[in-house]
Amino acid sequence: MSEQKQTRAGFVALIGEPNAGKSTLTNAMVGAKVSIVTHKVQTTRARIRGVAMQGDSQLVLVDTPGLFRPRRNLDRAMVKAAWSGAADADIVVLLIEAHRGKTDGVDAILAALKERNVEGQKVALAINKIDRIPRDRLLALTAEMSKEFDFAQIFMVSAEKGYGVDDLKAWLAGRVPEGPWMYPEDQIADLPLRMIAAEITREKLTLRLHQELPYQLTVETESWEERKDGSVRIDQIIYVMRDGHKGIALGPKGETIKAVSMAAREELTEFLGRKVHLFLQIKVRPNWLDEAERFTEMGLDIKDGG
Ligand SMILES: Nc1nc2c(ncn2[C@@H]2O[C@H](COP(=O)(O)OP(=O)(O)OP(=O)(O)O)[C@@H](O)[C@H]2O)c(=O)[nH]1
Repeated sequence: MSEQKQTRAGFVALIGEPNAGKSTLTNAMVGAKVSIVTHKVQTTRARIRGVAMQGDSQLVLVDTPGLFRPRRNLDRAMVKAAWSGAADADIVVLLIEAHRGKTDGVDAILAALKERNVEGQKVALAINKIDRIPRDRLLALTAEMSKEFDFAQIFMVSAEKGYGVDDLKAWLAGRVPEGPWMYPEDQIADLPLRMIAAEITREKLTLRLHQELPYQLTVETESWEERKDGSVRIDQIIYVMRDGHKGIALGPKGETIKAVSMAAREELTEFLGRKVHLFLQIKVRPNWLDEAERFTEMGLDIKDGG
């Protein structure tokens, strides 16, 4: 027998209606406030909300925004992307709200899971906000839900109070496939902040560029330097698909990128509670989608979304 520990790692997609508690659950599992609890407009790509460690397992929690209400073509592409994000994940956790029960939205998700032949073995149900209803109603809801879908497991949790979260986490940890961790241990602490910082800049760009190209760019935090004076220097690269997009992202006389940088810096300063020096660079990387790691491929169908 090998002396080496067998590590496990996998993607866990959290799906559920808006407000179900995905951010709160992520925070509870990761153990630090990493995912921003927002009620903002949903963006396209599967986002990594956080990385949770449990024993020798690494759980990469991904979000599949845009699961709902396709209105226009773009939105339809988003929904499609969101579903492929869920289907690509190693495990799906469907989060529902105890006090709202089996809503139309939940029905729609169940129908979509069936339609896409997502096997029950891959899907766990987490009934969240159990602090809000009495136990007998909870049992009725559990029965109702298991009649509808063959869940691998059902958990009753309160993401906010922390009830049941450890059980869910331990179960997930045993379920993700054997394999090397996707993130080195020493990077994990730092990673969510880098991701959040990238997400903030991407959001500012998206707001600024409206329909022009937000679906075709990605932001990466290149370096994160804590300075002696308590401030932090953050360098980020905005990757665009084509040369022409570079000009759009820069804007006339660099106005767009300047405004984006200011808005992102302001939010980062507020979020981190200290002074931030933000440096943005735009680079063209035509194949960023192909080159990207497995996680960046999840959730975006660029052909439909662009
Ligand atoms: N009572 C109670 N409230 C909760 C619980 N978990 C989350 N909430 C609340 O539900 C609201 C929505 O939680 P979020 O974590 O933002 O939900 P979300 O699914 O990430 O929302 P979107 O990102 O908008 O889809 C917040 O006000 C939370 O405080 C819980 O276990 N009990």
